[in-house]
Amino acid sequence: MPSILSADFANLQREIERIPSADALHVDVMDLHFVPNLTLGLPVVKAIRSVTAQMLDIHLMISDPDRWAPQYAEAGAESVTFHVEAAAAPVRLARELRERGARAGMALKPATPVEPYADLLGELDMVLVMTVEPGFGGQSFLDLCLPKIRRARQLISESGGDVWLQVDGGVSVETVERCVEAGADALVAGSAVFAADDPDAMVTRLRELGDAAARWA
Ligand SMILES: O=C(CO)[C@@H](O)[C@H](O)COP(=O)(O)O
Repeated sequence: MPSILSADFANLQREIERIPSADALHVDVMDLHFVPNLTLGLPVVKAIRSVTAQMLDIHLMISDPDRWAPQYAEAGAESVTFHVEAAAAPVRLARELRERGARAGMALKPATPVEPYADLLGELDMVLVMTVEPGFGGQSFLDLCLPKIRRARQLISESGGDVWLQVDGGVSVETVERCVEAGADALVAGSAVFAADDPDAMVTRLRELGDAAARWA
């Protein structure tokens, strides 16, 4: 007789397998402190790691990432993103993540500018520009973040580094082209995919729209 927890993870594994076109599983960790919502934490991420070989892209919406983020890297996440607004020592933290074998990502809330962090780009593998206030899926895309995506792309190009530029929040068939035209090369889509009749086909559609926009950008 399986426990409820193991039954849930069997379900999760099926959900992951249902969307084979996705390049990574983006996991939102929320602590009811940095954001007004609570999702899951390290034990669940370890359990997710145990049921899938897919790239785990962990987005930490938590206070004190300096303390917790390295443990997500140790748990086997390929990418760990912390919010710079919450990090006490972002350079040290990015180095710790890389030392543990994870890509180091730095996230910016909609009102956080990217310019003050330009000198950190050499320490990073990804910048995440949030296009909704972090905390909930299903919100409307904030157009006002587009100039920041453009500016982040410009700073990344000037830095000469291989830094991914991820956009997260309200990404859909209506907004994906604007994100890519502004310079995004990694896209997170939640409700657009999970509310679709065919989630895997939606991932393919979003990728096609993004690829076409990148060709014209
Ligand atoms: O981190 C967040 C929200 O805090 C995002 O990952 C959203 O959860 C994505 O969901 P949609 O905006 O695509 O529904």
